[in-house]
Amino acid sequence: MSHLLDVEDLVLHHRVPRTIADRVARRPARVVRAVDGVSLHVDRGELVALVGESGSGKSSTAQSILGLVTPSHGTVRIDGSAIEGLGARAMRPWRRRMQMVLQDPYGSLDPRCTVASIVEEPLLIHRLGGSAEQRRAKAVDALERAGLRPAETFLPRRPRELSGGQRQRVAIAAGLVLDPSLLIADEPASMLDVSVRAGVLGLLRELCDSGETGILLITHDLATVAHYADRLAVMYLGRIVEEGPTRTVLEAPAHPYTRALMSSVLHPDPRERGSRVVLGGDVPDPGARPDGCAFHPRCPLADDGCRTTDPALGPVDQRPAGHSAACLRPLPAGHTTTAPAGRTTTPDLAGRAETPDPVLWPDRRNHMPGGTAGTLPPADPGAVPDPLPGGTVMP
Ligand SMILES: Nc1ncnc2c1ncn2[C@@H]1O[C@H](COP(=O)(O)OP(=O)(O)OP(=O)(O)O)[C@@H](O)[C@H]1O
Repeated sequence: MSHLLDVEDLVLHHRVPRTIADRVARRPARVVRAVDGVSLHVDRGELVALVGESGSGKSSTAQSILGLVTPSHGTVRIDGSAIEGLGARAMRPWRRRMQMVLQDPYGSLDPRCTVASIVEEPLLIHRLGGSAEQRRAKAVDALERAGLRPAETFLPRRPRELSGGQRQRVAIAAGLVLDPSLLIADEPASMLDVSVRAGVLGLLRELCDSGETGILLITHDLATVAHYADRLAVMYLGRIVEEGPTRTVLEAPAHPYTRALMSSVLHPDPRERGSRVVLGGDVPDPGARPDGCAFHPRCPLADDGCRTTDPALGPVDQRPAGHSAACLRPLPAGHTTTAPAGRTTTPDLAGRAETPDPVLWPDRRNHMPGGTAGTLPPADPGAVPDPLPGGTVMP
């Protein structure tokens, strides 16, 4: 059976126009490889998280899937039908089935409009919903599904009369009113308070659990996804470097980049914070991708092979199935390491000050067992783990 969303070898290259300085120096136009061969799938009832630092290509992937930009290469299928490169008219029915929820509940809602007109607008754009009464009934239903109850009390309000969480729920309701099969949520909770964030993410989880909707959740924040996503795809410099069931990836991350991302999450237990690996530097310029493994300039495990060989995504282990990583030396699934003593602090990968997340942390069902955070693997996967000293800084 075909997947709800099936993306195969998606590539999006931007050609950056030459500046006057480039012309004077006779430099050729630069090509930014924002998405560089991404394959992923989402099924109905499934929440898949695409995780990575700023600039890794997450939003470009989403825009290519939605047809907001034309990918340079690759296939995007919805329920088995290829939709990439369709013109605006041909794309229209597919747009209805794929809705996007954006990061900014303040900027994405027109402050002059009422909640009723915001949620009914997609029906008017797509010429759906029938009479005014029928449209109103659909808006009420969508608001209730988005957790705004009783919906009638929200209809006449304007965005400024709502809290941040309520605004994001209105944005979600405006997506739901068209009954989409696929929701792409780009950092839907990152601008919300911690307590409100859990509510919005819980709502997305409930929508998936209803079985009809699949969600691709885009985030830089691994802690956000730990309790909500069925599967994780970790993105670095335009490519997926690790993917698998959330629990498997978090319990036994195989790629050093995934381990560094996990390490950037502040652990609530101070005794378990010592082994954090600070990921130094920024994501390299996608216009100048390093040779070999693109992560090697920041990877403390890189050897000569990593500088010359570009590893493909491959199975980490036979058990459990579906866990892949693009590393020459992935750790086998089930590998655990112990945390060394020590303490260091670091901003998270979005550059903000680190803040414990009391809402997301207490339930650690899907999180790694204590002691794995930030511990890097031994060079030889078969050898006894030799954790790095606390506060190791990746170059
Ligand atoms: N229109 C464009 N022209 C040139 N480069 C672009 C364009 N759009 C994106 N890029 C570059 O592509 C890379 C990936 O950008 P993208 O916004 O997809 O990353 P991201 O992971 O979503 O980051 P963020 O979380 O900050 O949105 C970045 O280096 C960005 O500068």
